[in-house]
Amino acid sequence: MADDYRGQIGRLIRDSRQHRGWTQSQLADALGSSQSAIHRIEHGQQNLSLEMIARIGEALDKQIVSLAPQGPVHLRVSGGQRLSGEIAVRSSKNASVALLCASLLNKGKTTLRGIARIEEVNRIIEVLESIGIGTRWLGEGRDLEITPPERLDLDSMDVEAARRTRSVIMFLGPLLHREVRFKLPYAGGCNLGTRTVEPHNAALRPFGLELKATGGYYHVEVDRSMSPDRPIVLIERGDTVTENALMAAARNDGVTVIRNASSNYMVQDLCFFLTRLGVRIDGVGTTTLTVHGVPDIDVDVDYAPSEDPIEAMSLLAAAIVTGSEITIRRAPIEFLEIELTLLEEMGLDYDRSGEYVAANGETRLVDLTVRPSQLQAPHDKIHPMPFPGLNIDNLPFFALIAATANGQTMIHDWVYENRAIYLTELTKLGGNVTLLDPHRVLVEGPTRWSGTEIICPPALRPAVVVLLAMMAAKGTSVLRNVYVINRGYEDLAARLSVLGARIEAFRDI
Ligand SMILES: CC(=O)N[C@H]1[C@@H](OP(=O)(O)OP(=O)(O)OC[C@H]2O[C@@H](n3ccc(=O)[nH]c3=O)[C@H](O)[C@@H]2O)O[C@H](CO)[C@@H](O)[C@@H]1O
Ligand SMILES: C=C(OP(=O)(O)O)C(=O)O
Repeated sequence: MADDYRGQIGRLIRDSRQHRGWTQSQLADALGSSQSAIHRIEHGQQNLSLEMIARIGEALDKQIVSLAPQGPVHLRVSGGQRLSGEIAVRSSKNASVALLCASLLNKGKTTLRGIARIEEVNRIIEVLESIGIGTRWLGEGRDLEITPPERLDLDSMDVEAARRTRSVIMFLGPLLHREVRFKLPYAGGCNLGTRTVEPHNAALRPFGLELKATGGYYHVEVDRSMSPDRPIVLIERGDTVTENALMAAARNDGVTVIRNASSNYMVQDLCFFLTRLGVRIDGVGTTTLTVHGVPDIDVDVDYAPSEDPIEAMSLLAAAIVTGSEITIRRAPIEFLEIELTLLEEMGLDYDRSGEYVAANGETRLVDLTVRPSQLQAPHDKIHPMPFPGLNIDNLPFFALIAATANGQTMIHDWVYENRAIYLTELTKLGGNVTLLDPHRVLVEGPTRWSGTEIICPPALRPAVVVLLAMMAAKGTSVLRNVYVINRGYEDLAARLSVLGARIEAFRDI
């Protein structure tokens, strides 16, 4: 825990220093200290006295620790800056949370390398710790070690943390092997309209799981005598439901076939991880997964999830909307091919490097250099499909990109009842976005963006879209309450600032 606080304060100091445009040596000079001490402080490797924190705050002209630390964080954006330089994509929220849940399958120690330092991960860690699982950040705070106890204490679950994520639903698959009766709080996450738990219920029923949702909890009972006697056919090709079925199958004594499985990036990462746990899976990357379960898993495992295609797409959109040339390193190309093909058709000028392999030894990465381009609206509407279609979480970025292009683009989110509506927030910044119905928006470009103040929409990707438009908008904008962005992106504002964006985080005092 102390490691975590030191790491958080270190990152705050680093962000404030970078925002001031200082090097570590300049800050060291101002404090009469050394560059190596600042390096240690910023990496959470140094105990700091309150006096020292106050002195650093004075030197950087920035309040590092506020008396109201629980208050919401806001961003102030001075728009119209061109970006330049290189940025590396970090690991994904969606694989990170799946792997954290999958660690529940393992009696041994699980080490997850380079896991995303984001709020969604923090919530799941809080839940894991509350039920007795040991977690510890290693080294520079990028790797997480997870040590399970002999018995879980599910009655002590941190309900508040659990309710803030949707990912906790992925406890179902692993827990059905450990408990015969338990309850989980209703899952939260982005406010995107109804997202039912029924596909999970149906996929896990053949493993003996019966789920009833009442009084704010999913009440679960497990009949251990049951196991699937024919292939599990998913009605929807959902990501988390596929992951739940995979995790249930991983410790099922026998072979389980899952049909209509998602083959999306987070599912593939989970498959690679389960393989390291000794579970053979045939068909990874396809819609039929054959899982050779192992009833008892006790392995000290080390795994590094791959880079986030949605973050890569967000950075592409950042470059496009600000008319910049940047290089996006470590982009998982398999999960961006449709998006890039569409962008090429719209006129994007970009280069891609040769392929290399991610730390998981499997995912193919490239570096993408994006150059300022005058885009044209695509001929047809843009709509998502399960992988290998255009990723639903990338769709909002196409609304922003369409707003920079000449002509009209229809964006059709047929999946979520309540996500397209948030794209109309772009009108406050000068965008021409018309909501045709809850699923379709018509975007007319190009746009002359102008800055304003907006409260973050309660949905991660639309919130980032608004932030990126603010970066393109002349003048100063304020984006209020950015928890939703921090739920899925690591240090996004600070990392964009390194590329030349002017974004400052602040809190109400
Ligand atoms: C933690 C995590 O990994 N979250 C991702 C996961 O959420 P998750 O797996 O929870 O997605 P949901 O189960 O909510 O599915 C999203 C929506 O798609 C609908 N649906 C899904 C598949 C299908 O073939 N037909 C269909 O209609 C569902 O009814 C639901 O309304 O997948 C979503 C869709 O890719 C992504 O937006 C989320 O970022
Ligand atoms: C919808 C998303 O996430 P979640 O499933 O965590 O709500 C997202 O990542 O955009």
